[in-house]
Amino acid sequence: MPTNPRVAKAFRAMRDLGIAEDKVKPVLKNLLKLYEKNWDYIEAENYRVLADAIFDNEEAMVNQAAQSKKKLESPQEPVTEEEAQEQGEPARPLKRLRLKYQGQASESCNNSNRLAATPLIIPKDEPVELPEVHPQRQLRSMVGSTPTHNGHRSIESQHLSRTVPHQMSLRNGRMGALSPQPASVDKRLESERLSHKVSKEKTVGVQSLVQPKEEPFTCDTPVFDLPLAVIHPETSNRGDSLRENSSIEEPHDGSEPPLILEHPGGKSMSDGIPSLSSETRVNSQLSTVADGSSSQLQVASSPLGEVKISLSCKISPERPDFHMPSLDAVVKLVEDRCLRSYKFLDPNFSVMKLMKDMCDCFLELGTESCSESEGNMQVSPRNDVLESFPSGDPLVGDGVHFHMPDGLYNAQSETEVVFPKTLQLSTPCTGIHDCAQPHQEASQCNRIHEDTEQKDLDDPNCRSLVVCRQHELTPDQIRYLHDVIDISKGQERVVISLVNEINSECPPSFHYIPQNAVFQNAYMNFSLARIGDNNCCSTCCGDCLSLSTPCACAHETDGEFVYTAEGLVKEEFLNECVSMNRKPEKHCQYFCKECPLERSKNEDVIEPCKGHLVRKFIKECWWKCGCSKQCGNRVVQRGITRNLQVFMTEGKGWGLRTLEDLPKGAFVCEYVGEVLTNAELFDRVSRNAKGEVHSYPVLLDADWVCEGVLKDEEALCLDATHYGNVARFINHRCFDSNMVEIPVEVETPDHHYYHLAFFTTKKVKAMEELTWDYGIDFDDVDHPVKAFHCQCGSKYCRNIRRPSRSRSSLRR
Ligand SMILES: C[S@@+](CC[C@H](N)C(=O)[O-])C[C@H]1O[C@@H](n2cnc3c(N)ncnc32)[C@H](O)[C@@H]1O
Repeated sequence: MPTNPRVAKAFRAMRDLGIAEDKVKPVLKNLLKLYEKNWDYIEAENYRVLADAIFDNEEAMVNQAAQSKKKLESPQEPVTEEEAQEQGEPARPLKRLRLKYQGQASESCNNSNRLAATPLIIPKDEPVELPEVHPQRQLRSMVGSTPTHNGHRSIESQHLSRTVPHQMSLRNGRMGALSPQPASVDKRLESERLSHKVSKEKTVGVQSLVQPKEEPFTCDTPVFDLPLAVIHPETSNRGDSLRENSSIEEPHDGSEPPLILEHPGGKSMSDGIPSLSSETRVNSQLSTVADGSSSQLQVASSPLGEVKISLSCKISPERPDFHMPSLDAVVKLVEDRCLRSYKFLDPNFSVMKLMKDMCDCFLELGTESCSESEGNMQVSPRNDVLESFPSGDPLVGDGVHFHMPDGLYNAQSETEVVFPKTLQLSTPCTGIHDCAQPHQEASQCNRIHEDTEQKDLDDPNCRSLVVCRQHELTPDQIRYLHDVIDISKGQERVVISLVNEINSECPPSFHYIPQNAVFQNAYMNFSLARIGDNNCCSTCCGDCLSLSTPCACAHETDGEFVYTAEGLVKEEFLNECVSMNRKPEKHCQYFCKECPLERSKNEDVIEPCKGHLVRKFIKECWWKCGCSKQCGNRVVQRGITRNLQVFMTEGKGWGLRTLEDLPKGAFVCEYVGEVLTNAELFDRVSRNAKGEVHSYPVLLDADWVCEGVLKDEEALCLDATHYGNVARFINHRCFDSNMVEIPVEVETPDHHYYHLAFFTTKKVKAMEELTWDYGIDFDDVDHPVKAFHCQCGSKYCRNIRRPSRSRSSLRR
């Protein structure tokens, strides 16, 4: 047994293939000589070179024997190998072994016949430009991020099963000599075998090219290598030729310059990845799609049909603070946006837009000044602060609990409270109100994550964080702090921050609930049995909006879906809802025989019904429907997706605003609160003599018409005073409010319970306050909920002009 472990290993590997030691020895010796003892070539692919060399050696010997025999018998007539076999040549077990070892490849590849004649891989003498392969790039699967030149970063989606540089050499014919792959060697090289030496210069590049494969090659193995996906240093800029003509330009001097990558800061670097060899370029395609924005999508394809997509994002020089966001964070942001902006399965879904969004998210996450806070929790331990606190401090001693999106975070004794980037410290923080300043980039900070980075705390320049010493905070302030971060306490899909630039008022104390909850007596029948075939689309699948004939769920709205593919309420429907609010007298009103509202007042004589507007409903698909959760006819039930913020207004208390531009007809939020019977509400309101400022219940009377005489438990309303969602902060605006409330049927066709959803009535700019018309009759002094002095600022304000027109005394 050989003492050199590498030699021993080679013998073992051959033995496993059924090759006897005596056959291995001479060939291995030759190979070592040929490759100047470069074991890497020999060991690659489980000693494939060695095995092939042995097989070929064996074949050559058999051929030689056959030919000499033939020569002896009939020196004039040459005999082919096949003929020799037919004539009962001795069996060649190694040949069989080899075919098995090589699988289909050697049999089906065009050049399989070369194998027998090419036992060893002989480098050619002429100089060859080799693409230098970077292992990292080769290993990167699916998606990676590569900095490129001119401040572009590319997100690459790669569908290359693996890189096989030596196979590229097989196809282009002139690089075969550099490959240890026997299949790539031309027959004409046979005469050169064993007599050539691999020059040292060439082996330098070769080493990095050799990628041991786990399975044998097949003809299906991609021909192109990484360079296919490499964007030439100038291609992005010059794009012109690339865009018009999908072939890749050769460099002027014909050489293969390495990729020069320029960081946003202008520093150049090379990733060492060369562009395509000229042969490969001829056969490969690269096309660039640019939509006029800073993003570029490049698609490269090889002659064998493999495709690589590369997305380049331009990072403008104004964003020198760019840092690489995590791919997970990018993907998450894209997905959130998809859910919000796209309807999956939507015929208008655009991959280009998706890719562009990916770029935008990439840049957004990468350039947020403190986007590390993306991954930050806003409560962070600081041992140095802990040390300065007396342990007897009640707050410190007890620990402080902060609700975080994914549960309860126990900040415990050593806490400092760190504000998210929505807040900015303008003066030394002596109290919470100093801290609550809005941040212009608040909209970008719409997620809270849990991992904390100490460096944020240590960075005095980090404008997004405010540190308040815990011992300065009262429990109320602690609650405040927790609310300003996200008033939804992580219960919505987006963070809803709160800011107060006006005064020192704390937000009202209430429980945030993202969905309606029954207080006590309200009767809500959600039984599936009550949903008939006319009220669901059990046979649908995917997206109902894409159906040529709308399904049963569109019956409610005259056979047409209300939502557009973009998830907006269609103009016509929206306008009708707005008109109903603005001119109720022009729309159908229902007068109850015995009005539950009047009845709930518990007076001796029940007053006659003052009328209820018969409203138009949106009906969304639901659980009994067969469509997917992403169906375009499910908007309200997916919850809030827009970036909203609660803020202190001038004169109206807290209000709600949008942090992003909203198109007309966009769903903003639902009015969520406790579901009460009208009797319960009346009771609640009358017991609160002072009248609760924040209480503004809405009546769910949009369809009392079909219910005959309603029982108390069926005449429902919503009160968000104690339990509610962000809608409880929406202020009233007379007549021209930018939102309208629309009843939405989701779970039950019984319209005494439904959802009340707010949609924009016009385009709303980021930072604009969101308002709706409560429908208040400011003259109705008898109403249990006292009207406020309206400060809506509308030129149509009813509180100023006191028009004679009297809307329903009910506040919806
Ligand atoms: C549903 S709450 C809205 C949120 C409230 N501003 C707060 O601070 O919680 C309704 C209350 O807000 C105030 N409000 C709403 N719209 C108003 C307006 N146009 N003018 C003055 N006050 C208004 C009234 O006090 C009203 O009772």
